[in-house]
Amino acid sequence: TLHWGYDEHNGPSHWKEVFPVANGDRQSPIDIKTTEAKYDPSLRPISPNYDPTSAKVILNNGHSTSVEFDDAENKSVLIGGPLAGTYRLRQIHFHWGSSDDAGSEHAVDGMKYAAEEPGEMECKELIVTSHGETKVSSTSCGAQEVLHVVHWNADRYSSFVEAARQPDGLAVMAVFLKIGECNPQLKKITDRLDAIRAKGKRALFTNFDPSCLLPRSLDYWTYFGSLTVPPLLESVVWIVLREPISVCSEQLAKFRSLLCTGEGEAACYLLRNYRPPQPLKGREINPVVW
Ligand SMILES: NS(=O)(=O)c1c(F)cccc1F
Ligand SMILES: [Zn+2]
Repeated sequence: TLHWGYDEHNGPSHWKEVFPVANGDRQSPIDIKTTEAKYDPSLRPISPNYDPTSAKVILNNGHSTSVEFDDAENKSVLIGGPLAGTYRLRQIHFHWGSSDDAGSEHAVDGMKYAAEEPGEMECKELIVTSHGETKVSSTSCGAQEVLHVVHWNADRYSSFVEAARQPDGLAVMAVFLKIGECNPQLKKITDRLDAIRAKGKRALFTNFDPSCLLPRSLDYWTYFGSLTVPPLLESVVWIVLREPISVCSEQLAKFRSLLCTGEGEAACYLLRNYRPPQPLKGREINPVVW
């Protein structure tokens, strides 16, 4: 049977063989076409409120590296924005590309935030004004990575696993990582990757507030989508932040040194772990700027 991954023989183009919802009507990621995004005045700011003692462990599950949080009570939550109710922080994780391709899963106006060094590639800086028009100015950019902050609807469901099967069960905040200065906050994570190189390894990781990885502006786009990894469940309210945070290439290289194989197996490096953009199928995307 297919053990899904990101290689030629088990990557995103094969996932539908085991998870038919891969061809569903609300799959993620998508390419956010900003000019078609429709401003919704009813949408409010998002409000992350995290307690650093919720952080428990950092692990390598063979597909990514994640920091897992204690979600037994409403200690670290996300409210506001498009969300009705309180969504509890479950984990954060990353997606990245190999050195020659982009790693951010969502794209903005076709920019996979390709891997070019800043300045080599025109990128559109998208300003969605408060009355909803989109202005475009060109900047250099280059994000090869994305951070996902995963929450579940604890008002309506009793566990992450149950919420992950519901259309409004999960809320994931996506933050683009752009090649540039080394990120001192991200260093707390990249410095621990040596301890969890093999699939299945985990290490204590506490006293960490993931807000330290968020950009200054919490302007975002929001739309209804899915997990971007199998089982690709269509249960995610996506909140894609417009402003990236920085990561330096040395930090990025540490993610690529993780193994998708367990200790004692022939080593294979987790060089990329992103799913390409999926069809929009008529969905509306709402920009939200403060
Ligand atoms: N990539 S994603 O954010 O869709 C995601 C995962 F990778 C894993 C678990 C939950 C989840 F939401
Ligand atoms: Zn993800």
